[in-house]
Amino acid sequence: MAGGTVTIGTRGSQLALWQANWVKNAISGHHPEITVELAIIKTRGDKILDVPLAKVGGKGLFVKEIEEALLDGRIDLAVHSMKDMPADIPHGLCIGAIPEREEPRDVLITRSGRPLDQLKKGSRVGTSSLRRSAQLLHARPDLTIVPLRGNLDTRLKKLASESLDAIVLAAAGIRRLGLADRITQTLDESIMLPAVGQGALCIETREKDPRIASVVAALDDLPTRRVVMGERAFLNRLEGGCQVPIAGHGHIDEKGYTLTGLVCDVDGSHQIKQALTGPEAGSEKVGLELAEALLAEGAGEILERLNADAKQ
Ligand SMILES: NCc1[nH]cc(CCC(=O)O)c1CC(=O)O
Repeated sequence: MAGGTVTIGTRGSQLALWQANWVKNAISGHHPEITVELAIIKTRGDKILDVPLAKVGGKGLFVKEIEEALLDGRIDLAVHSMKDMPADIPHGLCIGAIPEREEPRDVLITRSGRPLDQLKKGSRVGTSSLRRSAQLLHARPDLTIVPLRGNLDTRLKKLASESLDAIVLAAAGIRRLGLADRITQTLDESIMLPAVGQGALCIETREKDPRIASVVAALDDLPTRRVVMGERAFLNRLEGGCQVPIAGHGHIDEKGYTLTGLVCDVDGSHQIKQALTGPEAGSEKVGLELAEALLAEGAGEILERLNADAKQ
């Protein structure tokens, strides 16, 4: 590999910069002759901070401006949280690499130090994620859900300043920023099924850029790619356009690829959840079939109801 410069596009949040620097160091480790630079790009999701994301609507709130820079050639690759990636990638771009995944589960951080099942009746739990609030309410209908946005630091501060009893965050972000000591409880996926792609990174590249394709190839982790692409195939089949409480989490073991998927009413009253196993090389087919199975169980009606409410 000849030298030259590779420019990584990233958001400017602490977590985004951590992730972009991780990719930068990984590339430098494999290709010491390359100069790697970061270019910080502000996205719409960074500018609209006071509105719940479900209300802002629109897909790719945290990725669109970065994808434009990639298409324009202002950057050579982009690093995103896989969870923030819409199901469809713009024409001309592709997922160049998916590095090994961090812990995919969600964590609970409580002020009292009590775990979820010991929180006092009516406790105030901060989250703006419909997926998290729906599953919290399914387990504990007595809880009060309080909207909570902003980057990780802001959310941790709001635990005290907004007199919340608990907040729910992705383990991956907390761990990457060295804040794992704040975690009260890692939520088992039987209670809180993670978001599709949670904990994984997405290295997005131009489709016709063999130089960059070979630079990022060494960062790709095949088991993670299979697991995550299965989850995304599931989401892709279900997504009706707006933010909905959909969760999906896959893993590979000696039986092959098992994907668990869930669609839930926002108030947690009605939850459809199933798991499906297939060959690990066919994870996307498993994802598609699991989506069909949930639709056959009535997931389509839940999603339609949510879309109708969102339009009002
Ligand atoms: N929606 C913001 C976002 N995008 C990715 C992560 C966490 C890290 C990850 O899933 O890789 C977070 C923060 C959170 O949900 O707590």
